[in-house]
Amino acid sequence: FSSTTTPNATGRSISLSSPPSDYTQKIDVNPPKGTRDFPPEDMRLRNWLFHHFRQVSELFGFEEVDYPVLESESLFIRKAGEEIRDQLYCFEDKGNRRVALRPELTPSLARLVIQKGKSVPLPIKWFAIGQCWRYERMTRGRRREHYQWNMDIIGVPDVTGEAELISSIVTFFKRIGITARDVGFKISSRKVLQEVLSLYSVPETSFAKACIIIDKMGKIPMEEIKKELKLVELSDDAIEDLLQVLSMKSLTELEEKLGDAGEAVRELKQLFSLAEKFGYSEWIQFDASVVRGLAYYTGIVFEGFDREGKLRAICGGGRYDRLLSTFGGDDIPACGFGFGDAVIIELLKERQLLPEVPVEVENIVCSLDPDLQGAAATVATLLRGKGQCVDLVLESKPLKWVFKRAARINARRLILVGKSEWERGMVNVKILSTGEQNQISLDDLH
Ligand SMILES: CC(=O)Nc1cnc2ccccc2c1
Repeated sequence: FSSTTTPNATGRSISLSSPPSDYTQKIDVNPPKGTRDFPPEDMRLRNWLFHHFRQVSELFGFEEVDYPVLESESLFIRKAGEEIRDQLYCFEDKGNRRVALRPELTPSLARLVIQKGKSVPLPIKWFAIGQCWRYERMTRGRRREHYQWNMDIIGVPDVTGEAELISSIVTFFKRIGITARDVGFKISSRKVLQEVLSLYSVPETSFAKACIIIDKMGKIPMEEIKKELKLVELSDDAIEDLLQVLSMKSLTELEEKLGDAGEAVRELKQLFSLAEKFGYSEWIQFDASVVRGLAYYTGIVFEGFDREGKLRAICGGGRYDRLLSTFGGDDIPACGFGFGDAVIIELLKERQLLPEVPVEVENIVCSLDPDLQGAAATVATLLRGKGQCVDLVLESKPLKWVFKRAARINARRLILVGKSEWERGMVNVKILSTGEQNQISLDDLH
């Protein structure tokens, strides 16, 4: 088809041509509902965040792992009434298999640990940064995907595991300028709930369901909470006792209620003592109302919160000693946390701590003369061979255009290949910040 080109308002030449014959309809250029694109400026911020996730994980001696974003649906089918279950992004594939986009990473970790079996010595310390999915009615306009940083320790039964994990998150916060005045951790244990319910004859299966219901405290009315607890066979007395314990904010109070013989109080005391040794006591507080919304937690649970109380939980985690055995694996203790990529960015915005992550290219190389396009390529390759970043101008553009691009990409130097200099084996080098200009021989260019 014939085409003519005319510069339009943006100065960009467009081809005025009849659309190709297979032109059907203009596609929707937005990503699917609830998902995001990462154009360069957003991708730089994401890379900055993930760089800190990775640096802290390596500082703590954790190894990076990953799993397919697509898993068998059965990995996530739990009958405890979790929100993550209602919102499973699942479907039947063309092989009639029930599959799901992972809503979290921990089940995949459990699957891989079992798969590896005895070939991987304990303790396992793995971390992952993976995209997780949920399918919820867009009525709530919430995102359907986010990236989660996970760190997990498999094979350590003591609360030293949880203490180490909390230390890694504190380390992360400090690295990005968040202090104990901005953020804290609410810490409790599901063994508190277990020890209260053990005073009443409550079926074993009610425990996980009761945790999921209690996690909704503050999100739905108390009447609804009590009603749902009755539905999972908790007596009125058990419910009253439970709600009284859940309002406790001090270990002393809890000890008065449960005594100091139980695991719950002992483990929490040990964790607070370890926090002292790690140097993050000012970051943590006991809060019996924390249970977290995942069914598989069995012991210590914790969540990072913003002290201004404006944002949802920043991160959360805990001990899940039964998950591997429920998947048919050995009875191996485990603990871990998940840290989403959304709330932390909101927090950094709130605290004016968002980093400036500029695009940076050392050199922009160009020739104003079409015959020297090859020479410019030679110069670019020479510099790149020395580890220098080069934005090579790929068409002969007016100098004004080159300066504009150089400014946009923050180039430090403009290398201009001119005819007369090139014949003498020289190029023009301009330091863009100072305007200083020199002719340099190729051999001296570095
Ligand atoms: C604040 C936010 O984006 N939350 C979020 C977004 N997407 C998810 C996807 C799966 C599971 C949890 C998710 C949580």
